[in-house]
Amino acid sequence: MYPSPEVNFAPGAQVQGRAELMSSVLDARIALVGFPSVGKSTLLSKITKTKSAVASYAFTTLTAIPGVMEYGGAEIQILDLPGIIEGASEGKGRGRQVISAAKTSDLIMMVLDATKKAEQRALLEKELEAVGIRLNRKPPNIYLKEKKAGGMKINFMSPPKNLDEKMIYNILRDYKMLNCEVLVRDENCTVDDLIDVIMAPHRKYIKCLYVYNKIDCISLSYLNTLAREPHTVVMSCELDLGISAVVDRAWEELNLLRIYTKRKGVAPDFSEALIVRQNATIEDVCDQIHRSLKEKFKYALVWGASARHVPQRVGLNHPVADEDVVSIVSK
Ligand SMILES: Nc1nc2c(ncn2[C@@H]2O[C@H](COP(=O)(O)OP(=O)(O)OP(=O)(O)O)[C@@H](O)[C@H]2O)c(=O)[nH]1
Ligand SMILES: [K+]
Ligand SMILES: [Mg+2]
Repeated sequence: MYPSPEVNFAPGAQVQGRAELMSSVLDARIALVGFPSVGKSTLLSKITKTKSAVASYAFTTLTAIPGVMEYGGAEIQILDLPGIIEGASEGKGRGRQVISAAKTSDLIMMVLDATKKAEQRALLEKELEAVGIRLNRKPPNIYLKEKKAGGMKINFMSPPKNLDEKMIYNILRDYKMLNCEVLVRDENCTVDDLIDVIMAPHRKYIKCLYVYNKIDCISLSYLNTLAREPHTVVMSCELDLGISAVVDRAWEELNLLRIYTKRKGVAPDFSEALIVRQNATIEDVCDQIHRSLKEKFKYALVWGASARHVPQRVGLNHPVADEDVVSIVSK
């Protein structure tokens, strides 16, 4: 789905948006984000065939270096990004462009130096938050619809703990949403949640895997503490330790499904998988095969985890599961 762009961070250079990057052959994109010299480029060189310069000084990497990681028949782009620093979201060290490139990814691998202070993680998260990235979170459970007229209609499922009607009214007015319908569905919603919903086109909800590198330099007890944190993996690129576990975990987080196709009377083709996203249906599988296949679609036969019995005869809206075998029968 993505070509491999050499994203240029020279002053004035434009970072391509996701839309422009779609349409090629890769199935997903992972961005390596972190402070300088945490080992992002070292990791890229380990998990792809691309070599990105590695050195002990900060800002060795100055442009986004794309590599391709092959996994279970899928091709995943790994984007090695320049290191970012505190204040990056305000433009320090061209950080805004770097973070914006991360915004186009399906998964952020936040590479952290296990020998550095624990605060580094929160500092980085703050920089990503500031450009509208929300890590490991779902969009707030607030329904908001703009109207042409009729003023504001504010409703709650149950009384919110952190919001009241007056606050909501004031915020909507500040954002010039004078005619709209609001339904707060979750009592724990905050002012920030409401603003995220108002700003929805500028918010990006991305999964994040925290990758602590350089565990060769820390104590075993601290390593155990780090490894127990949620969404966290630990590794040492230097000692080649834990790299394959990092890759496995990244694959799991991407939640991509491998679908094998089968022609009538022929054994399934396990040499090439179609890669679709989580919650994909037979319709998405058809679209991956050919744009107009849907129009000729009669039914599909499915073998695998998504089938109640094998083969199960299903329609376009049947949700598929990882490693299903699908046979499309057309009119
Ligand atoms: N001790 C130790 N050093 C490592 C490890 N991985 C990488 N390094 C060293 O850390 C330094 C920085 O590595 P890079 O891969 O250049 O780091 P980077 O994050 O790409 O840095 P920038 O591009 O400057 O942001 C190099 O000297 C690496 O050899 C590791 O697991 N353990
Ligand atoms: K470096
Ligand atoms: Mg680098």
